[in-house]
Amino acid sequence: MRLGQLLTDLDGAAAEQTVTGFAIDHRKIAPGTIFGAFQGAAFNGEDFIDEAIAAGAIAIVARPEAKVSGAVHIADTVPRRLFAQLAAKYFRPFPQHIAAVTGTNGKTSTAELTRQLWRMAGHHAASIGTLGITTASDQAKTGLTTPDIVTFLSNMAGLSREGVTHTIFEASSHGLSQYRSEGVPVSVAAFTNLSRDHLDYHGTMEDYFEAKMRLFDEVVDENGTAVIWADDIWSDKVVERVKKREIRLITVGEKGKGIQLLSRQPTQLGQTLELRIQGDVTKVKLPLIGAYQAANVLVAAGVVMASGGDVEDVLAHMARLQPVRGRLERAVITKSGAPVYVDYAHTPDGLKAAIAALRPHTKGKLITVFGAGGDRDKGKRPEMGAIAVADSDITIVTDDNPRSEDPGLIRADIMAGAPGAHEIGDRRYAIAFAIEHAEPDDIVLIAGKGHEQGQIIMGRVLPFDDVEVARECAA
Ligand SMILES: CC(=O)N[C@H]1[C@@H](OP(=O)(O)OP(=O)(O)OC[C@H]2O[C@@H](n3ccc(=O)[nH]c3=O)[C@H](O)[C@@H]2O)O[C@H](CO)[C@@H](O)[C@@H]1O[C@H](C)C(=O)N[C@@H](C)C(=O)N[C@H](CCC(=O)O)C(=O)O
Ligand SMILES: Nc1ncnc2c1ncn2[C@@H]1O[C@H](COP(=O)(O)OP(=O)(O)OP(=O)(O)O)[C@@H](O)[C@H]1O
Ligand SMILES: N[C@H](CCC[C@H](N)C(=O)O)C(=O)O
Ligand SMILES: [Mg+2]
Repeated sequence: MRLGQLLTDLDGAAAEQTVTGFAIDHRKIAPGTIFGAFQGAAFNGEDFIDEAIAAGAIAIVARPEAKVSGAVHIADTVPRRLFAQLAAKYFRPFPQHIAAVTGTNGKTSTAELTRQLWRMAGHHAASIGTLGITTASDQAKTGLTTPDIVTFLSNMAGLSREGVTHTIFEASSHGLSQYRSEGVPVSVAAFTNLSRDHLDYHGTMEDYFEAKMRLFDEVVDENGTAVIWADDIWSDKVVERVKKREIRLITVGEKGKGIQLLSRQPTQLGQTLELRIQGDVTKVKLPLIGAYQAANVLVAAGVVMASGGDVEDVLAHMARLQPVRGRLERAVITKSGAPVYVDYAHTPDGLKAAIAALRPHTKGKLITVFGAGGDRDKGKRPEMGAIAVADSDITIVTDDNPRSEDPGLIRADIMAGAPGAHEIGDRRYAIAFAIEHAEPDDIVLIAGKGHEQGQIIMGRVLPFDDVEVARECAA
């Protein structure tokens, strides 16, 4: 592709240059690259413009006030957005059906469940999110929930080349505010819920909400559909925004009009849902436990229906859904007979939901092991502590990715809200303690890390897998 094809007002020799790629990191530039120089949280990308040009960048997307000499300056007051739009012209084609899901909790689950439902309907489907890029046969890690824009677009195009027609991606609030997932046509946008998280980055709940709303205000197509979980305290506000844009709306949940949840009956290994869809009442046997998993399944079902899925098929396929890695995953049963569950709850609301999911299945005591991540919202720590001691019978506070912080201080922040909790910093010992103390009718919940494979301490990642450790401790 020539630069002149991307920038139609360009002429002369500059327009004839061949574009060989896009980069937002100056260390990834090869001759012919277009460099996006953005002001970030840790660096100012504009400081690397000269080095980028020396390495062969032919054009720089940056603010109008940035200094660019020796390459074309593509100036815009929102350079991240323009960069995404240009890169999208270079990387296309994209899968025909693209959906996005946002919310504090449930994005990964909803994305994965949607992918499974699409696949059961015979589509070549993929998901992009915290678990990486997942197709029926492959999984590749990206490191972030919403990858950077170049990774995002190049992978979307790669999936399309592989024959993938249906893709759903997780739109994190960071990703939305940094325009990391722009440029592809999004025909369905879903909302799960909103509760406290990431206030270190967004400041207030209102700002956090606004960041998420970009998905509905700007990202989803004008003729697209919004699928909204109706039972969250923020749901009505989301619906209001959607109505302002006059896009199609499907609400799901107890207050849902597209899929109405009439009742939910926990069974030993799952739950029975009574649903009203298009006037008809049906019962579905879901092989997953917990109200929160039912919620995510209904949002996923809404997404599939919005992308043309047949209602009867969707209902039949729900009964065949597989568990999502690290979300209420049963890791092992202790020698005394107590099941041990691993869950990714890392917010107050998530922890509440995970404990609530297990409570109906617990005849004896519910034993919760959890921590909170370093370099993340500190205010959520005592809130999580308070929920754990209020809703479980034994609480053990441990470490979860302290990152650059002192792990003892993070635990102290949690303990401040968790009177009576045990404090065991070493996560393996904490899990061993819980398993040792579990009696036959008890349930152990290990929360916070889910599918994660490591413990991040001072920039180092030490191998750690909750499921594996639980199995070792129970052996
Ligand atoms: C706060 C945050 O979101 N940071 C992410 C963001 O950084 P940023 O845009 O602020 O960039 P920066 O590091 O300050 O650098 C500015 C610019 O200079 C460039 N640069 C920088 C250094 C250099 O030597 N050369 C160079 O060109 C950078 O590529 C960047 O374009 O963009 C970077 C490139 O895409 C990400 O690596 C980085 O993720 C950091 C590591 C991170 O921890 N992010 C977490 C908080 C995150 O994004 N989490 C969300 C939410 C998860 C959830 O749903 O709960 C996620 O989507 O994963
Ligand atoms: N619908 C929901 N309502 C409340 N809590 C939920 C819901 N879905 C998931 N959770 C809780 O949040 C945890 C994380 O779920 P999931 O990975 O699906 O969310 P996510 O939004 O992708 O998280 P992240 O922001 O880290 O990517 C689950 O393990 C569970 O404890
Ligand atoms: N997407 C979330 C994941 C948190 C997982 C938890 N194990 C932690 O490290 O805090 C975040 O980056 O804040
Ligand atoms: Mg996720």
